[in-house]
Amino acid sequence: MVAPHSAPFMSDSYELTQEKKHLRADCLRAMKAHTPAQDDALCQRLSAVLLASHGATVACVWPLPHEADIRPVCHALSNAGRCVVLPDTPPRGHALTFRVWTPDTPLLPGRFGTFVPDGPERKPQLILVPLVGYDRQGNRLGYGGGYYDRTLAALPGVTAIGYALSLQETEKVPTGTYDKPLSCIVTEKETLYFD
Ligand SMILES: Nc1nc2c(c(=O)[nH]1)N(C=O)[C@@H](CNc1ccc(C(=O)N[C@@H](CCC(=O)O)C(=O)O)cc1)CN2
Ligand SMILES: Nc1ncnc2c1ncn2[C@@H]1O[C@H](COP(=O)(O)OP(=O)(O)OP(=O)(O)O)[C@@H](O)[C@H]1O
Repeated sequence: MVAPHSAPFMSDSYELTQEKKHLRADCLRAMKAHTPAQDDALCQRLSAVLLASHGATVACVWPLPHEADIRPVCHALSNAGRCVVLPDTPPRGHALTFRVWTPDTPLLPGRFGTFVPDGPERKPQLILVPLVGYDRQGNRLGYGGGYYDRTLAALPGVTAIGYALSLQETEKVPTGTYDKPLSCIVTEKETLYFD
């Protein structure tokens, strides 16, 4: 029987989608167990890595429930004079856009419980990529929207740095045509480089 999938050449197969879905559920369950001390350690390491990286405009992340709270990283970058932008989530199937955030910018509710700064749109040179799961080969798993996959594909030359708590590490993230490995993943314990 043909897998119940409408566009086999445009997206992951039914089997791969199911595999990712199960792994995503496991990683999201594991994610809930993190502590403020782990978040603090992650923020310190992440701030140091980003401040040592080139890119005047940096795409940061405002946390969703149960994710590591990296808001201190947004403040550290802003205090260091970088332009901080946060994602604005469009309808499914499109790339993210980014809006300028400062500590004084009001945040408006966006899709999927996200918050979007009420600031002008700007393209980042450095993108922080939130991970639901990752493996030690640099493969990543997100919430399943394909948003960061599409965004990185639309911004060739951009530097992408993934981050997660070490409890989100998994043996192997299954990948499809559109999944590109990251060149760097930061956790509260280590910074992994893949090229
Ligand atoms: N903090 C944060 N902001 C982000 C992302 C992210 O992963 N983390 N995104 C990364 O792409 C984009 C938003 N994408 C998302 C796509 C889908 C769902 C989603 O389906 N959420 C489920 C709950 C999932 C669960 O907890 O089981 C829902 O709303 O029902 C959430 C975010 C941009 N902003
Ligand atoms: N550049 C792209 N063009 C077309 N389809 C894509 C692209 N990137 C990803 N997709 C498709 O989007 C769907 C969701 O992808 P996936 O499950 O890998 O999302 P994710 O990486 O978990 O989410 P996110 O990127 O938002 O963190 C898959 O069917 C995938 O094949």
